Amino acid sequence: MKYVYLLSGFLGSGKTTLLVKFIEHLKNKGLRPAVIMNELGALGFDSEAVEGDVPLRELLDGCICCSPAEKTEAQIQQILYQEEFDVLLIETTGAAHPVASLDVILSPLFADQFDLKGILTVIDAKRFLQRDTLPIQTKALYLEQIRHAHTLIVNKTDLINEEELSELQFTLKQLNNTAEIIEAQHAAIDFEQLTSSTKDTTPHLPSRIGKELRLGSRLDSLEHPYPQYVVEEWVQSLPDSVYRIKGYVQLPSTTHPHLFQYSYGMTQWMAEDVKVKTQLVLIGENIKTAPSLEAFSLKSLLELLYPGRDRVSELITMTEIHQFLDEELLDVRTHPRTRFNLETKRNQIEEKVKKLDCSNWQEKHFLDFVTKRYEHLSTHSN
Ligand SMILES: Nc1nc2c(ncn2[C@@H]2O[C@H](COP(=O)(O)OP(=O)(O)OP(=O)(O)O)[C@@H](O)[C@H]2O)c(=O)[nH]1
Repeated sequence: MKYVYLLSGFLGSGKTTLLVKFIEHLKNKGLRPAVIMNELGALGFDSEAVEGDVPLRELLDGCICCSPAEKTEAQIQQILYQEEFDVLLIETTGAAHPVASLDVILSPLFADQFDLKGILTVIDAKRFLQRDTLPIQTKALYLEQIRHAHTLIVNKTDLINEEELSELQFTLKQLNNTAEIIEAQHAAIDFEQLTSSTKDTTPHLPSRIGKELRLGSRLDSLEHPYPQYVVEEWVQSLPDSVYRIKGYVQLPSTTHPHLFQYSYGMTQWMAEDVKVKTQLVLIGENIKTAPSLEAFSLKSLLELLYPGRDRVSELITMTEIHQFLDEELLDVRTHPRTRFNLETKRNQIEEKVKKLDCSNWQEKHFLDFVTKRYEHLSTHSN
């Protein structure tokens, strides 16, 4: 798993200055950085700031969020498979929206190899105080970069006074009360503190930043085929704070998975002619709390099976669904935990499911799930 930091911030705020210092810090720690730089214009001036021994790819002529996704995907894939590195630093243009940048970086083809450690937004302290002079759209983008940051680096504090700095701090807290705010001159920050989560996070744990803070991503593996209508219903049920979903879904009726994309209320399906891993990347705010496709589909069945049960309507995660079904199977209220009782209970649930008004797919999907839990419990009850 490679750690990824996204460096965002307005033109001239100090992103390249931060990048150079970040690279130096990583090298001193014995870590191998790699860089993707996105510059507007056809020439990569800033890339000269990166020393020759650091793997570097440049995304020229276009902003990361509006240049062709395949091109960016190819660049990221190239760096991933051709270079050896531990941490990927991505410097976006000042014109990039953080959600769109994440969207491009986290392709379902390789999102499982990246662990997003943070979105760092660099702010030019003096220009921020003059933000009202910016055109409306530019200012809106500026504020979005601040709102979605995990860490806000208030740079160029040498150009403002104490009073202006406190005013700035106050405004930033109002815009984003979860981000850590770090003041800096020439982007000289305590990188040790910034990357401390890198040290104690094992690759299999979600990153500290992604868990606690707002904008983030999640990768869900899909273990079963899902009909298109179930995916569409799931997407409709999700909160508005889920901005993007993309990945590969196996439909029950096709040989190969379909590429599925969801963006601001619209879905798109495209047949693939190769075998790819079925998984979905979700991007949004508080994304860890959004129900997974599997949890959604099982919960729909549980609602039919146990109509009016308050507890069922509160189930969100797969862990909660497992726990609920396990308690039903074990019938904790009345029966001792024996394999015999477990089997009886399982048969009862199966009979009930078969009488429900649901599709063949739903029935099979649910019965497979019940069987899995039954097997798990029988192993653990004996
Ligand atoms: N006074 C002052 N100047 C700074 C500071 N940090 C960076 N600069 C200068 O600001 C200018 C822009 O810095 P960069 O690091 O290139 O900013 P950037 O965000 O990468 O710029 P773009 O790539 O054009 O978006 C450079 O001339 C830096 O030397 C600071 O804290 N104070």
